[in-house]
Amino acid sequence: MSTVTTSFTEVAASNATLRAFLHGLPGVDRVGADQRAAMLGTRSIKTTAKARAIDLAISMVDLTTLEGADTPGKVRAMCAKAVHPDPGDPSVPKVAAVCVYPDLVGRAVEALGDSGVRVASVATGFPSGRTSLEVKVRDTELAVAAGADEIDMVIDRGAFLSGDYRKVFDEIVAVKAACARDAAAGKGDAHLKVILETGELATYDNVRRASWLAMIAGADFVKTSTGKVSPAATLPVTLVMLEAVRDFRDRAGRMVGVKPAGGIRTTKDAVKYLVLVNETAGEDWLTPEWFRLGASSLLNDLLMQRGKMATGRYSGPDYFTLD
Ligand SMILES: O=C[C@H](O)COP(=O)(O)O
Repeated sequence: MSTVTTSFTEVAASNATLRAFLHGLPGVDRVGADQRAAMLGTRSIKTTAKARAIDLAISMVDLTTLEGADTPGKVRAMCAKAVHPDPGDPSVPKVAAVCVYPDLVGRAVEALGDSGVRVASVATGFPSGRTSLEVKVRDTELAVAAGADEIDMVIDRGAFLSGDYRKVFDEIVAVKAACARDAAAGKGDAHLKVILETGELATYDNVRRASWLAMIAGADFVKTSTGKVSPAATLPVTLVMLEAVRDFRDRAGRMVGVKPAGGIRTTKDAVKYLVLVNETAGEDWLTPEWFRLGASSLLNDLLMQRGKMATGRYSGPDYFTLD
């Protein structure tokens, strides 16, 4: 691992310097990225490796509910499932985090107690981000005050696509500052995941630029999607982001995590992402600290495949509680 620390102060000095830097990054070979992702997606893994991969994938899930109809009861049930995904089998690992709207953070914190499952909250006018910076910062502060461990913010895609990189940068810096927590709270600052909403960024070059912009501004994680826009997470887009975090570590000496989210529903898909991580960024990223799978309904499929590997048969569809 490189320990070279590069200051990005000059890069972030103005919109012009940010633009020069971001447009100076090597372009992404779209055909090459698609082919490499497709090739890695067809790689088969041995049965023993698959059993380990399923447990690893479970431990990386950000178990998500982001519906207008979410209730405290639904969040409580999801938290119980996050801690004990299969109450009949204590060997199943807990998930990494639950992800909820800001008004439900307190309920999740209460339900999870000291289980070690983290509470993530979307903020900053999720999912569109079309609100003032003041509102975005306050949204974040309230979620952090309620006990959120992680904030999943959206970038201003309109500003990004019109070339106003400095606006996007300043918003990320401001939201990161709002993630700071008073030392008296007894836990550290909330980690910041920056959602690029890659389905709206049009090109892989933009995905690479947005990843670097977020990392330079202080993102702890870069995340593909809100789950509200199609396409959401894809393998090639995640490949581009994994290359970005790998190259950023080489240049800045700091690791940034990656979270594909939206539309990941099967064990087969989850395993493809793990292969991609291993082959692109490397095994340092193969932990819940540095890689997450944001999903509302993936966990049940992982549990069903896990059960099938252990017993040779699938449990009935009503065996697991609904995600
Ligand atoms: O961040 C996670 C997504 O909102 C969940 O999307 P999904 O419902 O397609 O799994």
